[in-house]
Amino acid sequence: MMVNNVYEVVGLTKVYENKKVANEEISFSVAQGEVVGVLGPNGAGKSTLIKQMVGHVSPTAGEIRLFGVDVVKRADLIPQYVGYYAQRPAALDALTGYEAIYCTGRLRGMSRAAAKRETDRLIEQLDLGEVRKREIRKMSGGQQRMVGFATVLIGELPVLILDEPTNELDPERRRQLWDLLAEKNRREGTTILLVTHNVLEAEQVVDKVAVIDHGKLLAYDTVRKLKQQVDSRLRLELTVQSHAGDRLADMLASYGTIDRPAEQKLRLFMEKDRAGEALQTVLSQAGEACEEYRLVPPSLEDVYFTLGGKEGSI
Ligand SMILES: Nc1ncnc2c1ncn2[C@@H]1O[C@H](COP(=O)(O)OP(=O)(O)OP(=O)(O)O)[C@@H](O)[C@H]1O
Repeated sequence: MMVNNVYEVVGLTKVYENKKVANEEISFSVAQGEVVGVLGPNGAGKSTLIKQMVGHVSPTAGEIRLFGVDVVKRADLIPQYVGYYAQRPAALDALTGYEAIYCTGRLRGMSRAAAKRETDRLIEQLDLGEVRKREIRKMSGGQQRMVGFATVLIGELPVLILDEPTNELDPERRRQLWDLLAEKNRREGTTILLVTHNVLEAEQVVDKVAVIDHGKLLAYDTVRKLKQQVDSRLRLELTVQSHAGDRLADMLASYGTIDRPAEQKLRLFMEKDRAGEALQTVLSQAGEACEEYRLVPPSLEDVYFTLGGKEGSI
């Protein structure tokens, strides 16, 4: 085994009791100090994967090694090394913001003084002064999630695993969270694995990306390498009047792949040499139905669409 691998996942398969195959033969490893983003559509099997990696769900088949230790057999060892931020954070409802963070630090073996110092620092850094003395059950969803995030950060664990940490957060809070994760990785060499739907934001922070769909790992590579796959492409983004969405989608379908993220949004993903023609079509035929348009270079999000559309291609 390579000594610098934090996690090694081999042939991981999870079939739930209802026969749902949520993960199928997933294999990958995460090296020390890497930040890995897990991307995929709803129901792809992302949470199932990380719940097995933190010992909350037991695999049907396959192996998971953490620092070389088989944690399928020794799931009890995982919390010593891994801070886990669940989609629905554990209920510490009756504790105040301060108590939740401080107590987690103490549980992770910090001295009273160190836990206090670190709790104060996190409250300051995450702007949680307002909820320091408020019980968690009386906080807003976003505040609860930020306190949950602080409980994951305290104690300097070598590995963090986060399931959609930016859910429910406003743009400023999301920025704060991404910055903090990047800083933690840089300063402490923390290894981070996170599930996210905010592909564009994640792109700034993650080194590698695992793309999952229908329980399978479609791609696992660096952001740079994955983006090379869409280098020859461009994306045309349109804001359209709702009633015209279908008509415009039909009109543009022959130029490339259409995605309709919202009723008024259309995205056309195409080869660069088709872009001029596609734009011309919009300008000459869409009229007032197209309120806004822009051409943008491909991002990680486009990689994800391309791969998602071609299951089993990798
Ligand atoms: N406890 C369970 N019992 C049966 N099926 C389950 C269970 N948990 C999840 N599933 C199913 O397994 C599949 C994968 O679910 P999972 O939560 O891992 O997806 P996900 O990629 O995290 O989705 P999302 O982005 O919506 O959170 C889904 O079809 C889901 O309905």
